[in-house]
Amino acid sequence: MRRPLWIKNAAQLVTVAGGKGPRSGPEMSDLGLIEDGSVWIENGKIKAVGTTAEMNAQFGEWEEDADVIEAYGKLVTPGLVDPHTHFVYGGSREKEFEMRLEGASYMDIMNAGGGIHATARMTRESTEEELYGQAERRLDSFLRHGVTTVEGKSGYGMDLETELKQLHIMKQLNERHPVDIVPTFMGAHAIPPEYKGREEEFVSLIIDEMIPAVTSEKLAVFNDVFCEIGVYTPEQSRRILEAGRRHGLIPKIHADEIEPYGGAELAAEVGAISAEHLLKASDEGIRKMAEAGVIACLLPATALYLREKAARGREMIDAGVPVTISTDCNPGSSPTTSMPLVMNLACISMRMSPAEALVAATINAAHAIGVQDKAGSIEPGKQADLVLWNVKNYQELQYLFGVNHVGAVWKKGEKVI
Ligand SMILES: N=CN[C@@H](CCC(=O)O)C(=O)O
Ligand SMILES: [Zn+2]
Repeated sequence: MRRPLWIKNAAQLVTVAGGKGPRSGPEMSDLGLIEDGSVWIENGKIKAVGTTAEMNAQFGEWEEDADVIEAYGKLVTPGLVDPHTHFVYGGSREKEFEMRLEGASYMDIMNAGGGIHATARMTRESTEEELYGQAERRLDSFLRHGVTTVEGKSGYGMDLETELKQLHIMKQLNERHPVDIVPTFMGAHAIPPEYKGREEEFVSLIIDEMIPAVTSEKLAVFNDVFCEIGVYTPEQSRRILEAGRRHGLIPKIHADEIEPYGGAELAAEVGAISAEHLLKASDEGIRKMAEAGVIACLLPATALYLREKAARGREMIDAGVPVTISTDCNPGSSPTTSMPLVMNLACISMRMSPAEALVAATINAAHAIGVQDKAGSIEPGKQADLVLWNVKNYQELQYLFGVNHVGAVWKKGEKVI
């Protein structure tokens, strides 16, 4: 049996405890904050949470048997959850960054064979070992930024072999790396050039071959589609998501990122767990998402990187939509692994409060990828995924931006940073 771990005397302990579903409205400001907080951990799981005085009374006599961490003057939170990433890919696209600064648009570059197509070529050409090594380094970086669980999408293959290659790498890394990985199949990330003019054939290939192959090996939990003008229409997206659903995959949608296209509305209609991006979501789409309880997964680093106006996070929260936030880690529109930066940007560019940003990056993110029973909050019975930050309160974490404040990270009770 492992020695218990006792983290005590934290200036602030953000538990985000309580509640059932993803948080919306005023609940998004409820941090379950404990001043002078303390957590007792046994066998990788949280056993008890309270003030240090309460925990001294309960566990004081076993202090010598435990590994004790004094967190005086520091903030402790749940491990962050990143609910939207494309972290398994080959190559990089720094030249496109320069082209965009010179005026080229994201879609122009993609339509000219760059963008997602360029990464798909580099991913197809990479060996499994090369992809594994690069993805592992990105996971290490997530961990250094306080992220203990990530969602990861395929979609840089768009042929069965490479889609499976990406998903197999996520499976292996999930078994070997401390960060937990929740896999999403995203064969519908773009229309591959070899199917130009034969888009319907590619949709049929996804539905008839790729989805059955991916699900027969149980390689994915979610199914995602890039529903965008010039990529997948809402009608094609619906068919792909419904086919996935028949095979047990839960729908997600890249919706209304570049143009308003009814993606938010579609997410509500197909009962997607979340809709992603939403920079151009309509009022009607936001209202429908609130009604259907679809989680808005907002990506303010992507908006910044593409020099676009961020999604209407403030309005969405006020309209009752549960909101989560993510890095969108990918080689084109957001090559970052920093969830702390994303929390900062959620405050600055979407007028979310420091508390809302933390709820969005923890329990709501956990709900968006179906891991709410084991991650996203500090509650008895959950995995001991915790971050100690070198700041004195949660406001300071969002206020001192662009700096990595991570002091230590525990995954399932093991100190990993
Ligand atoms: N917009 C679509 N997909 C990714 C970007 C992929 C890429 O540019 O490589 C996103 O979520 O931002
Ligand atoms: Zn994405």
